[in-house]
Amino acid sequence: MKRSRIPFLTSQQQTPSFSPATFLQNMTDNQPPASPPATPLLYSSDSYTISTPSPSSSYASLATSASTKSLRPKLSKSTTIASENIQVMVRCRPPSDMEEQSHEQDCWLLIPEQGTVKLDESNGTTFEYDRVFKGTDNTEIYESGIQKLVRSTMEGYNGTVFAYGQTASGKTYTMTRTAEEPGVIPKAVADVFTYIEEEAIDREFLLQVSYMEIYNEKINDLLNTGRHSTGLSIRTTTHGQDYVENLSTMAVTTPEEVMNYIELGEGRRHTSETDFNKNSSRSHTIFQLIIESKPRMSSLASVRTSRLNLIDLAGSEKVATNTERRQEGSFINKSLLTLGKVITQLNEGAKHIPYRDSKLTRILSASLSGNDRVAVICTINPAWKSKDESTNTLRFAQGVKKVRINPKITQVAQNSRLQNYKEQIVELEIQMQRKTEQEAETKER
Ligand SMILES: Nc1ncnc2c1ncn2[C@@H]1O[C@H](COP(=O)(O)OP(=O)(O)OP(=O)(O)O)[C@@H](O)[C@H]1O
Repeated sequence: MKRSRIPFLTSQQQTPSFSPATFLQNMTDNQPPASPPATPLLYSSDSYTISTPSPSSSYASLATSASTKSLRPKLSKSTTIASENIQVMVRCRPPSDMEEQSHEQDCWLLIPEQGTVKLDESNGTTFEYDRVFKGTDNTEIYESGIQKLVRSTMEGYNGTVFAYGQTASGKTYTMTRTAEEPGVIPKAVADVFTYIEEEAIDREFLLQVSYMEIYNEKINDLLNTGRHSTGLSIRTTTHGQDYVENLSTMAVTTPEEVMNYIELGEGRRHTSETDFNKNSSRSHTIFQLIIESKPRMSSLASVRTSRLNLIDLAGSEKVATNTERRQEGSFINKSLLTLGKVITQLNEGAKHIPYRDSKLTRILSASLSGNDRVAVICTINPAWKSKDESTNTLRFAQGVKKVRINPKITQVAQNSRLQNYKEQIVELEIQMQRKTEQEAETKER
């Protein structure tokens, strides 16, 4: 078995060459991604040795084993803070070349200072949100609307960010990487590592990622192409928490590694040219960062565990001409309709919320009904011809804004992944020590 020493993620030791500016710059320079590591790593504190799995172990099976139910943390106690609203932002993208050529006036009047959007004509309804944005700048959106949420996930709160809007309104542009303008996901990844390096002086971290899509109402693992990578099921733990069975989770130690996994997943996501968008997302994707941390100096202290969900929804759309696109569109529209119903019923205080009516709402149920901090970016098109769809998006955004949530920090007493990994590492160290002693004895004889 091959061994190397790799530090556990702490502020002093983590990736010495990491700089968020260079990391994002490298992405914008369009560098080809390095391949993801052949095997996920178990990493450790200074006193432990890291072990890479044996060459015969397959990437897929290791990935799957990391997500087995036995490694699920036992919840022990949680700290609640006052309830708050979901943060809602609206973004209107600039007109496309085609829209420019048709010399249409912009349909919407956005006033960022007031957080309002209204039809650019007299007597239109005025919609009000936490923030509204125009233009191409993803940094502004990240820094003013998302960064605080991302940083609070490093402190133990669960966080969810999702982009919602009709097809070709700019959800993927806002959430994922583009060569010119890195979106919320790469910015969040860079920020997580900056936080560990600069602010989490007394804590050590274990980070893992998963990436899935919901395509035609089936859940596919985007980081694993093995036998259990498509048509995954949602199960419920004895604590009543839903989880995706057999979804792989990968341990990560650098932002580049995370981005390599994202790149891998994006390559596997279903996208196609449609009547409305040259590169339309045909599935909802959920990228998850699982964060465990504990005070550096104490092995007995409670472990904090939290997750950050970054979600790029597929866009609602009118009926497409191509049969396959039409079928995909009907699955997309149905799940978005269910999401709308869930939001309405949460606001009405309904006893039964129809989370189980779609995979998307079932996966989002923990975020919407529970203890996550949630931010939603609703994207609209500027054109008059999209006025009705944009109005629907603005109404959805108003509904979401009313939903109350109660963010909590969850502490895990024992049996966390972090603890399990450390125990495995100690066990391997002992075995290694014995083997070395035996070999030395044999040589002496
Ligand atoms: N804020 C923006 N600034 C400049 N261009 C943008 C912006 N938002 C979107 N675009 C461009 O508009 C087009 C559609 O955007 P994008 O693919 O992100 O939409 P989408 O909502 O994710 O669509 P779908 O639901 O079909 O996947 C792309 O060419 C994208 O580059």
